[in-house]
Amino acid sequence: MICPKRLAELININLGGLKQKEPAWEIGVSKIAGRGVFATRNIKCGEVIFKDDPLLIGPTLRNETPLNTCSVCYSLMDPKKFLCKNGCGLPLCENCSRRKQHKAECTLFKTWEPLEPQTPNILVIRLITVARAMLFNANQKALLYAMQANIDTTFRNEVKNASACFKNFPTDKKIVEYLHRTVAILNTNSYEVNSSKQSDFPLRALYPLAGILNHECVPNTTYTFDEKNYTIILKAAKDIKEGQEITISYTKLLWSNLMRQLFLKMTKQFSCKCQRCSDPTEGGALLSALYCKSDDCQGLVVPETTTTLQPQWVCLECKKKYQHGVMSKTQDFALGAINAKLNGNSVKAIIDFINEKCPTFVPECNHIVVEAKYNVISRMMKCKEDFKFQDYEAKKRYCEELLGILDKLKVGVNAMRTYLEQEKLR
Ligand SMILES: C[S@@+](CC[C@H](N)C(=O)[O-])C[C@H]1O[C@@H](n2cnc3c(N)ncnc32)[C@H](O)[C@@H]1O
Repeated sequence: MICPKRLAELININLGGLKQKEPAWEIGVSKIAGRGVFATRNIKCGEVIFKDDPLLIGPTLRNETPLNTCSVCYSLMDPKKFLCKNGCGLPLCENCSRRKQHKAECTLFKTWEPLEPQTPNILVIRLITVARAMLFNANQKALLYAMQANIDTTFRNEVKNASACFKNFPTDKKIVEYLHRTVAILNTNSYEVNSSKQSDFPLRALYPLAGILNHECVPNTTYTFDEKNYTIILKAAKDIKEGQEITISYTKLLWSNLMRQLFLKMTKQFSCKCQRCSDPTEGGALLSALYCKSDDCQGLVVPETTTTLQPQWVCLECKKKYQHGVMSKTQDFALGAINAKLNGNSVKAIIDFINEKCPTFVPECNHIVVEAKYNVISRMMKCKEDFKFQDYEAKKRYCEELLGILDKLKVGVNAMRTYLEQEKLR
């Protein structure tokens, strides 16, 4: 692994105009893992710590995302005719057809000879994010290689599967290895950002400096993205002392202990051992809690420990123990029932379900209910339903409940808190 000093030099080149005269951060060796970012002075809550531009950005493309999205500006296009006329197989809007970026990418893909350039192919279009690294200069390549690359059993599939869609895909070992490593680096470090032209079109973005931040389930920072050029803006969510490691959360803050552990293990290949993870009640937020199954007990059951992904559960009231399999069935039932309601129903119907039906099978502090409430808050802003006074009252109550959870978790002043405080008053 490249040392912190060399990594900082490469990052500074990439920062360009965003480089600060006296940065409040430096890169060092972390007690959490590998390298990390540290405060060079006391940082006040709310201060911008740094801004960072993506080294690499491009479509994530899951099965449900629309393929008729321009590969350069990510705007939605006519669903009938949207592929580049020059036969590279990439979706392209009229405006971007003259851009230098596309010309270079079009030439690259055409030398690889897509087998069916006039048929939209998710594997070909998804490959553009990785292929962009082929067009890097020497400093950019060195910076890319300085980033951590987690190796698992699947990271080679993306390039391998896409390569079968071209007649003349590179076979040179060095090039193929470079592409595979780029996928591993993206999997390890990238952030998900929504296209500013289409809110449900996710992009994967690799930020060299923000990519060095290690994870804590209660991080000391919060981040937002500048919609114009996808610059990430990192702010302190609490006061940070000189020398302290600066951290972010790789998971959603409202996920339960087990849910976060599962996600971190599967996507980032580590088990978190932070303070929140070792407290089964998560500061009293009880995001994992399910009802005790004993007839005469009204207690809540939580996983005893999350160092294992299949923990024993215990009732906080009667102390009865449960095998993980028993509680995970209850949890899966709640997840299935609530997700089914969230899909395709009106917001009003969801509010009724949360208020009346959910308490009969899952405690209101459980993270699935909490996330459903968050979903209602954000949907009410966007949809055109005719809401009544009691619907707005429910939304206000949900905002207050969620703010109470953020207090218990002691997450400080983050983007979610600011959003909920605004929505509470709307
Ligand atoms: C985005 S990188 C973070 C920067 C990395 N430490 C480096 O030296 O480049 C993510 C990787 O760092 C490690 N990591 C981050 N936070 C961690 C934590 N809380 N516990 C254990 N490993 C962690 C894991 O290997 C994870 O896959």
